[in-house]
Amino acid sequence: MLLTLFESHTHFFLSMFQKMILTKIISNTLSLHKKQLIEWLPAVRYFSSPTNPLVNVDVNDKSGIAVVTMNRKPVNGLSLELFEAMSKALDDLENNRIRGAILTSSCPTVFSAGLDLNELYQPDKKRFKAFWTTFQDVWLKLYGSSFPTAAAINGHAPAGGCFLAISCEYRVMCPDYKIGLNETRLGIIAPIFLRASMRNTVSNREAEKALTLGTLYSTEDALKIGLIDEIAIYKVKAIERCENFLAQFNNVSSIARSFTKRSLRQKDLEELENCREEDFNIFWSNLIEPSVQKQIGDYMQSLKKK
Ligand SMILES: CCCCC/C=C\CCC/C=C/CC(=O)SCCNC(=O)CCNC(=O)[C@H](O)C(C)(C)COP(=O)(O)OP(=O)(O)OC[C@H]1O[C@@H](n2cnc3c(N)ncnc32)[C@H](O)[C@@H]1OP(=O)(O)O
Repeated sequence: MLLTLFESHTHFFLSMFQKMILTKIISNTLSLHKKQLIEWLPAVRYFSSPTNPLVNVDVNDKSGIAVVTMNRKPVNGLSLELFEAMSKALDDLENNRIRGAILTSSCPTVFSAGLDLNELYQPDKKRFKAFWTTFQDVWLKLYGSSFPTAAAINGHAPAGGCFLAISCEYRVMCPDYKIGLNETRLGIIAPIFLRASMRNTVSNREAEKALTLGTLYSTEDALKIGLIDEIAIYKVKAIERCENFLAQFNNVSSIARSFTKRSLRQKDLEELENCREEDFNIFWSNLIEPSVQKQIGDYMQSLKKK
């Protein structure tokens, strides 16, 4: 009660001085450690992110919601540089304690085409290690964010594209696109963190079927199995629906919400934290298998021939 009142009345106007006093009062009242409490204080300062051409962050000063737009033409292939930009953007959002984030794309018909196949084909080990580690970082930060997240899926979202969307808490997708985890069709084994996000979204049975078959679902079928939560006719509407989802948290204590989210996702996050190196090694040895390399090479050719 005290916290809810505190949050709703101080969201925009709390000065640093007031914040210090209130921190003292509340930490005494709730017997919380001061550092612990500051972590969960509502945002008092909104920001526009320094321009990064690959990821644009636009924070609405009124709602405190950030729209994070991936901007790597033509299809938002997830390269090392795009992951680095996303990782930095997620740090900025966390440090500025925004109210929520919506992930979307500037490509008109593609949310993200998944991992950039150029990173997977004939890879250099040092670069791939940096790529994979940054990919892990992005997942840990997105899946484990203290703020609520939603994805406005305004185009196709195969493989890594679907993976980013299911790392968020809510998904709104535009009609007539495809979404799913088609890794097995490329001879790729789903990593631990992919399985965790999928199991957290659809039933275990659907996750098993979807991952082993490598199915790409239409928007309508994705809704039926719960891979997405809503359909919206176009991008602006999808963002609006995501905003509505995030706005529901205005009436919920952000401390209670964050701790609850964290406790539900903690096991999955720890599972990766505890085996990051092993996760890399497994994927590296799978990736450099000549048969996997051939499959990826042929697949890249088939995409170019279209
Ligand atoms: C063992 C190690 C790895 C283990 C990883 C395992 C799991 C990790 C968790 C998630 C990871 C998943 C792995 C992946 O993400 S692999 C990537 C899989 N992606 C796909 O299968 C999608 C491929 N692309 C498409 O199906 C289509 O491009 C589309 C997204 C439906 C869009 O179609 P369209 O609008 O018609 O565009 P084009 O097909 O003409 O493409 C334009 C342009 O972009 C190139 N391109 C497309 N996708 C990729 C890509 N993923 N990476 C790099 N480049 C891509 C395509 O070749 C065209 O290039 P040109 O203009 O030069 O012809």
